[in-house]
Amino acid sequence: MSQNFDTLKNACLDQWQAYIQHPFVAGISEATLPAPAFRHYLQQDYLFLIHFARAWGLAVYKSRDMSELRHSLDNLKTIVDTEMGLHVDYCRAWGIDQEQLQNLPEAQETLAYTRFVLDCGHRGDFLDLHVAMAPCLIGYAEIADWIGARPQTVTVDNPYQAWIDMYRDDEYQQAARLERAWLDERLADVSSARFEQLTTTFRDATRLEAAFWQMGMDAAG
Ligand SMILES: Cc1ncc(C[n+]2csc(CCO)c2C)c(N)n1
Repeated sequence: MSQNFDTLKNACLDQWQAYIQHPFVAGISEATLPAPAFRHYLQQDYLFLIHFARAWGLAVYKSRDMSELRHSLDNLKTIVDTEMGLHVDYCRAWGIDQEQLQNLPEAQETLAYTRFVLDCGHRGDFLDLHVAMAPCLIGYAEIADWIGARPQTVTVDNPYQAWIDMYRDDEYQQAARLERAWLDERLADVSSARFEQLTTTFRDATRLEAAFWQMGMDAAG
């Protein structure tokens, strides 16, 4: 049997849908998400991005050829040189200053998710690490598509418009498609025992993404 990204997703469709269509995401789409929930998410996402950059650093280390090395290094550099700065600017627009970001206590959900991804990479190989990162990389593209397709989505004066646009952006969607194509290629010839292992990793990372949204909701009280 030949597997691909969709097989992985279909093996944990309940968890995947709970992540993609989480009430936090619906709140962004419908412009009803309480601002404190989004602010808490943005703050913890600053810490998330730092550890996600480390995960790309680990991918650099786990690379087996120049193409894997180049891809991982490019992603590491993009987060460090570009995305962190954009995130800090974006936080400022929501009333969160840099000093606050630098003194944040790390929430359990952030700790659990980011260290889980790093552990998958330490214990396994380049593919294990990519499967652990896939809900982040591919999930946000699907979330943007879901928001874009919903009739309930508020497109006039939605305070979350810039966030939605960031993930609907062509460049981001193309990066997610490439990641998906890369996974399709790699998953095609793994054994069924190996595929079971990877499914567990993917399902757990997906559950941790949903818990990250829930953390934001809970912070709003
Ligand atoms: C909890 C959480 N999950 C996923 C993303 C999305 N994201 C983070 S880094 C990155 C690209 C990395 O190369 C993407 C798409 C996020 N911001 N926060």
